[in-house]
Amino acid sequence: MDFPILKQIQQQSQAQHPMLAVLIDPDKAQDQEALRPLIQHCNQHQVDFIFVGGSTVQKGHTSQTVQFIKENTKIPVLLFPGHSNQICEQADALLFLSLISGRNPEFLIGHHIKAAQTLRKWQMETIPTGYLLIDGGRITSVAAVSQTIPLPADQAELIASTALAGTLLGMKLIYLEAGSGALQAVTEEVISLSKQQLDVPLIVGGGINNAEKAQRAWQAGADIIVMGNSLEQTPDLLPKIIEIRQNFREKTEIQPNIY
Ligand SMILES: CC(C)=CCC/C(C)=C/CC/C(C)=C/CC/C(C)=C/COP(=O)(O)OP(=O)(O)O
Ligand SMILES: O=P(O)(O)OC[C@@H](O)CO
Ligand SMILES: [Mg+2]
Repeated sequence: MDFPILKQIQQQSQAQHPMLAVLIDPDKAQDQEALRPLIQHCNQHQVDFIFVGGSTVQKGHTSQTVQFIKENTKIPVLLFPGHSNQICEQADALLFLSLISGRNPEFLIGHHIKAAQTLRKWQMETIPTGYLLIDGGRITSVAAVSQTIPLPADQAELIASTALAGTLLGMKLIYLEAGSGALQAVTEEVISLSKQQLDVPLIVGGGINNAEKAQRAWQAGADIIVMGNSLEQTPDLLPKIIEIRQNFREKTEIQPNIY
């Protein structure tokens, strides 16, 4: 099995090129025409990835949403599933999330067993991803649906150790999640300590709803930041976020030697 999307993420991470993923929730995307402006913005500003998923998505909505997105963009579409029924063949890859901050077997291995044979049949790029829910100041859909307790945000060592254990088990990406609409995004301390201790790309999301928070997460060491609700509501936020991403990328380009 080839891993073209994972390779792309690893290469960008090694080059210290920060990436942006825009999250689209299939349940909120049933009015497909309403989705069009956000996809156009993503195309115009060269968003790196579109993630599709939600904590509570009705059967069939994932496939309809991915189909519509694929008809309107060349940006890679990654499934970010909250349940084994949120998989569909049209996507480019799937984050095979295991919720390693919690102790609910269904979200550690249960949904995976249900989806495994189908994913193999489709030859889907399936990327093993350690998913950590971190307290963001309010009870989020992920905590409610998974019936798990988030890790305390001030326990950076525990969070980094949990992530490290995930990578020692073979997970290729780590996703630090404060939960959709979190009051407090994942802190810089947690991001930077995790980044120092891990040798896999780091995804960070939840409550990143303005340019300043995006900048801080990238500065602290996030490889991919994920933005959902804020861009769904205000696609016009995107140019500023992309400008920040561009500034980071320019800093890491090789500077010509003037001597
Ligand atoms: C491996 C397969 C097929 C499924 C994995 C199932 C697991 C382990 C999921 C992890 C726990 C979970 C419920 C994740 C959901 C992640 C997600 C798509 C969040 C998006 O945000 P929402 O929580 O829907 O946000 P809103 O409340 O804003 O709608
Ligand atoms: O909707 P927001 O708060 O951006 O969070 C999305 C988040 O669940 C992705 O990790
Ligand atoms: Mg949702």
